[in-house]
Amino acid sequence: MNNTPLLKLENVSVYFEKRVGLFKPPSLVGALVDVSLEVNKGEIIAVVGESGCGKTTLGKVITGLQHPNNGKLYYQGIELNRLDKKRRNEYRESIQMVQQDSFAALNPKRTIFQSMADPLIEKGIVKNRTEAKHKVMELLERVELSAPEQYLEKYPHQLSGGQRQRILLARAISLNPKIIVADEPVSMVDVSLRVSILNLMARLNREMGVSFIYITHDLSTARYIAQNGRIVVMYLGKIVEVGNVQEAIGDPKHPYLQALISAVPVPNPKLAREKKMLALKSIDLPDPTKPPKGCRFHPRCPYAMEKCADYEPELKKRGNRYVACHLYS
Ligand SMILES: Nc1ncnc2c1ncn2[C@@H]1O[C@H](COP(=O)(O)OP(=O)(O)OP(=O)(O)O)[C@@H](O)[C@H]1O
Repeated sequence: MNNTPLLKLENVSVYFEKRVGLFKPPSLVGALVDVSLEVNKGEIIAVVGESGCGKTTLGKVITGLQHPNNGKLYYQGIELNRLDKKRRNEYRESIQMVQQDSFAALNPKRTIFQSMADPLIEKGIVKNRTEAKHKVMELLERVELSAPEQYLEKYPHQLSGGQRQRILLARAISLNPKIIVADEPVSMVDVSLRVSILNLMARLNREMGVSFIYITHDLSTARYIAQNGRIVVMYLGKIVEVGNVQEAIGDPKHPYLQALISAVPVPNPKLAREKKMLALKSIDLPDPTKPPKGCRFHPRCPYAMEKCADYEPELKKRGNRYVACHLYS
């Protein structure tokens, strides 16, 4: 059996310049700092964390939209820089992105057929417009848009948010990808439709064997979609915990994950009263241009010890889990 991961990130860092004043030199923000991760065939990985922790940057590095400043990426075991032109194109096609804002992702002046047919013709998946029409209708049916012919001549503004998000998924699968990075794909969709879109992604994962990287700040949807998958918890540009999603949410190791779980509202008042809450020392994220020394989470962590302020904990294997916390060393 071939155990080579589809994609591997090795000690990847991405820094952005941030200007605070016109005459001051820019500061650096570590959007990703020394991040290593493997993405395997057919798995679902949920990437969670607060706003600004680096989730989108991670998604962009995976899709090749953001070049890292440091570190290496491997596609099917070969470092990206060493891929020949053919394999590099294959890599680009095999990783697709579905964005949060479906309106911005679709050209408002093009019909759904135009937006979907062009890449199919360009990549030689279909030979002509007649074949493209059949293929587009097949793809629309695959994302559960019944009576697909009625969507072909529509413009994005004539569709609902949920329908547009399905079109983005149809476009993403049209090139037979191996990985789809879905960045907050349901956060702008009506609450009542979110589950059906998550179910659709889970079905595409099962039927096509495509891996999903589901980026979200919402732990409940992360748990829902990645039921048998992994969770990657990020804090200020770093991965702090990785593990099976059910095990990690059921028994969170890193205090940051414990705090995220504490913050999820429980609708049942009795269960809400019984729920263990983890009070953070501060609710505010530190300035990302001046990350705290030692463990980046220590100023907010209720369990912080002396060494947490001095030494940065490494992400280490603890049983089935990877955790970056001195509590477990
Ligand atoms: N193009 C950019 N230029 C400068 N700084 C950036 C850029 N993109 C991201 N950043 C900064 O990098 C950090 C990580 O941003 P990123 O968008 O990856 O986080 P995120 O977890 O996806 O946040 P959100 O949930 O709000 O989308 C943030 O501090 C952000 O301000």
